[in-house]
Amino acid sequence: MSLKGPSPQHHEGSALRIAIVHARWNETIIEPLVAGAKEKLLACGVKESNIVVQSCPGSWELPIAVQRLFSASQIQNTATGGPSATDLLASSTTDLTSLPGSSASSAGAFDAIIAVGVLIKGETMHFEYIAESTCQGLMRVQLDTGVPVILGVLTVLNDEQAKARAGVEGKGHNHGEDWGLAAVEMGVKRKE
Ligand SMILES: O=c1[nH]c(NC[C@H](O)[C@H](O)[C@H](O)CO)c([N+](=O)[O-])c(=O)[nH]1
Repeated sequence: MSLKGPSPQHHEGSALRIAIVHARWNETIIEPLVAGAKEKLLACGVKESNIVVQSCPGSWELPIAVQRLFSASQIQNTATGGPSATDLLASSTTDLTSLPGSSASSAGAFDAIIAVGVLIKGETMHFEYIAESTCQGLMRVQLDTGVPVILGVLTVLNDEQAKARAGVEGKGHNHGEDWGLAAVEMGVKRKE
C-alpha cells in the first residue's frame, strides 16, 4: 500500500447524490480523473442517475461553479461572521434569486461535490495565484454550505507529474479514484 494514500474504508453510497464539477483545461488529464472518480462512486453503490457532471472553463472558475449549485439561502458565510446570504437577500433591493446561477437549484440535495482541475506550472506566477485562490475558494464553499467539497485539483510542475497522478499511460495511480471514495465517505458521514 502506498505510504501516502488514505487508508481504505468502505462506505455504502446508494442513498447519495454526488456532483462532479470539472475544469476543461488539460482535458487529456481531466478525463481519466473524472472517469476514475465516477468508477469508484458506482463501485460504492451510488446510482448513475445520482451522479451529476458539470464543467467550467478552468480551475479558477471551480469555486463559483460549485457555489452556484446552491441557492443563496444555502450559503451561510459564517466563516467571516458576516450576514448570511439569507440576510443579504432580505435586505437587498435586487431580487438576487433572479440572477443567473442563483436559482434555488436542487443542489441542496447533493451530499458531496468533487471539484476536478489540473493546474500545470508554466513560466509565470499565474499557476501559484490560481492554485492558492482555487483551493481557498473551495474550502470556503464547503464550510459555508456544510456540503463536503472534495479537492480534486492537481497542482503539478510538468506534464509527466500530471500523467502519473491520473494513471495515464500505465504510470502511477489515478487520484480520481481516491476522490470518488472520499466523496462517498464524506457524503455518508454528512447524513449521519
Ligand atoms: O485549469 C487550469 N486553468 C488555467 N488557467 C485558466 C484559469 O483557470 C481561468 O479559466 C482563466 O484565467 C479565466 O478566468 C491553467 N493555466 O493557466 O495554466 C491551468 O493549468 N489549469
